[in-house]
Amino acid sequence: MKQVFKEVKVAFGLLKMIHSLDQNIIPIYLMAAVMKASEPFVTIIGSSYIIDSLLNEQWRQAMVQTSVMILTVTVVGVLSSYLQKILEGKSMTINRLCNSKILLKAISLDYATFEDKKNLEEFQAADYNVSRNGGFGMYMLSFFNFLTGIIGFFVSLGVILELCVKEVKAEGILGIVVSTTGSFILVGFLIIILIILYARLSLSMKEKNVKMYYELMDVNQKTEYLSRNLPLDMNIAKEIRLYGMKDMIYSEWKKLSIEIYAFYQKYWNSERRFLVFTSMLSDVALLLGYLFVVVKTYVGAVSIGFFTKYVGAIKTMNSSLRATIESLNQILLYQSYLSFYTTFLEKENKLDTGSLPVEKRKDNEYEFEFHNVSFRYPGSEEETLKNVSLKLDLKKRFAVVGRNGAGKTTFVKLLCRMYDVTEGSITLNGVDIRKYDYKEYLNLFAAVFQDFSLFSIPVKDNIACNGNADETKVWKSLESAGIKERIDKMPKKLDNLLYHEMGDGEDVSGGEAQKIAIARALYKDAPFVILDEPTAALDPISEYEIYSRFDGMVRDKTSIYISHRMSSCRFCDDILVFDKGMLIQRGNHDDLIKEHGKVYERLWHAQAKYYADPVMEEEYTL
Ligand SMILES: Nc1ncnc2c1ncn2[C@@H]1O[C@H](COP(=O)(O)OP(=O)(O)OP(=O)(O)O)[C@@H](O)[C@H]1O
Repeated sequence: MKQVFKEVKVAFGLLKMIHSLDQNIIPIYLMAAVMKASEPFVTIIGSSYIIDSLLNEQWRQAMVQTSVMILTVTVVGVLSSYLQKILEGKSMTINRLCNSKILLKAISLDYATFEDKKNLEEFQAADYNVSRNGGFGMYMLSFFNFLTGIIGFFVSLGVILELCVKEVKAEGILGIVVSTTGSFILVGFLIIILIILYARLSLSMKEKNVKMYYELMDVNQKTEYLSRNLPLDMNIAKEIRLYGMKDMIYSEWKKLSIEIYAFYQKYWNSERRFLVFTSMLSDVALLLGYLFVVVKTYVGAVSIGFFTKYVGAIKTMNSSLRATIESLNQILLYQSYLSFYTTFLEKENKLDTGSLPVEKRKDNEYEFEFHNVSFRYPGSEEETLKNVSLKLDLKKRFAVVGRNGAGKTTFVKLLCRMYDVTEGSITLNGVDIRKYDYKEYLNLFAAVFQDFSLFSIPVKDNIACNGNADETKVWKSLESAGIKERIDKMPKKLDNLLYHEMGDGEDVSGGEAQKIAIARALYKDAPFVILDEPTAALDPISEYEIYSRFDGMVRDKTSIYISHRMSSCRFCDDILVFDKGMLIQRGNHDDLIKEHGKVYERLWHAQAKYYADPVMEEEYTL
């Protein structure tokens, strides 16, 4: 019973959501169901009157009745088809709107959400069930079939009950069968048996369906990766060809597709058994029903014309009952699929909880401080940052250096609140950053990470990121990043698409892409700028040019540079040296280089041979 309440609650929730997206859809479904359900009764009832008129040789009356019946059938049929066509379009719109909700949710969730495989699976299941597994369209169709079935069932039941009360005197067992009480008991018994059998069969099919869906989820995900993601990703395409991975990928795909086929084979076999069994059941029920009408006609309780009406009603009642129960199970099935969707939409952001506005300061007086900060990545056992305490003084140029995996990127990700600290706190002007409004807080930073992304959208939107680019400012940013000429040569210049996913765009090299990403950071004009080794693909001269231009442009801001080229960081006022997640040294180049045997000196000397040429060294020193 608790489960029934739960399912009814879920159904109300889903219908409420559908209603909020389109106020007309549920009333139209109701009208369409009434139309569709009444279609067979027009013929059943109409024919019974026509047959009786013909038997009584009332030709004129038969003609009128036939014309009325045909007209009614036509009107009901046309209306029914018209409404169903409207619903097809509306269902597509509902699916589209629901899809857009998933997209919006997915791109506004916390940065780290999809690092957790469970969240990723939930997203994929939500997306799959709305966009490819029938979604709300199929859910509503099941409701439509349920309504049509239930209306059909009750109307035919009414007709059959009318037959039950048609009583004539008869002897013996026949007398009991045709009596009102006998008829009620017989019909009631038949209906209850049918409900139980149809429900049991249909429920077991639904359970099999759900089980198969869950079992297939993992296999489907892997197949999707192999057949959709792999061939389209240009980076992966390179490796596949260079390392001759075609056969390995194909054999993996084949293994998975055989697994999927075996699943379906099992499902189809049980579906076939289900269909054969329910058809047989349905035929037996019809036979018993027809026998009942034959007996009633035989004893003279009904006319020959009305024999057809009751036979039709029995047939409709049987099929309506079957359709009602099957569609009810379909509703439950789609409800369980759509629960992925509702669960995903209910996901909450853990980072977006603060409400304090970030003070907008023209003087860029924003001061950050780390207080005993430790951090562990979700699902990771080890701490990536350990007990880091430091103050980032106003408007200074910081460099963060250290070996691979030292925790440099993690440090800036915590600063930008891509993650929250595990222990300790970070403050901005003395206030814990978790208290600030998240969007306002993010506006303080313009960062270019090692793994930055550009999108297959026009150049200007890649720079402005808001669909409302200030073109003069875009050109200026491109110029400062040293990529203006390249964009100027593109056929549509700022309107030129990048890459090809969204149309016929232009490819750019790794270094050019980095310059565009840097232009984006400059365009944002945020008080705090971070370059996390975005220049790795640039040649040293270009890196030098960009760093010097960048530095010139951000002098009134606080800036953080991460680079493995030690010379690129030499110009910074303050150098933070990380090792194994700890801040182990801090100071300017001249002081740090004097700390003999320590990490900074070792890193510097490891690269010093590259700067042996005094001209180069001078050139690299800003
Ligand atoms: N999302 C993540 N989940 C779990 N561990 C991570 C994640 N990102 C980074 N790490 C681990 O945290 C450690 C520090 O990584 P981080 O990227 O901060 O180092 P880094 O100093 O920037 O290194 P590099 O110079 O190679 O870029 C590494 O051991 C890395 O494997």
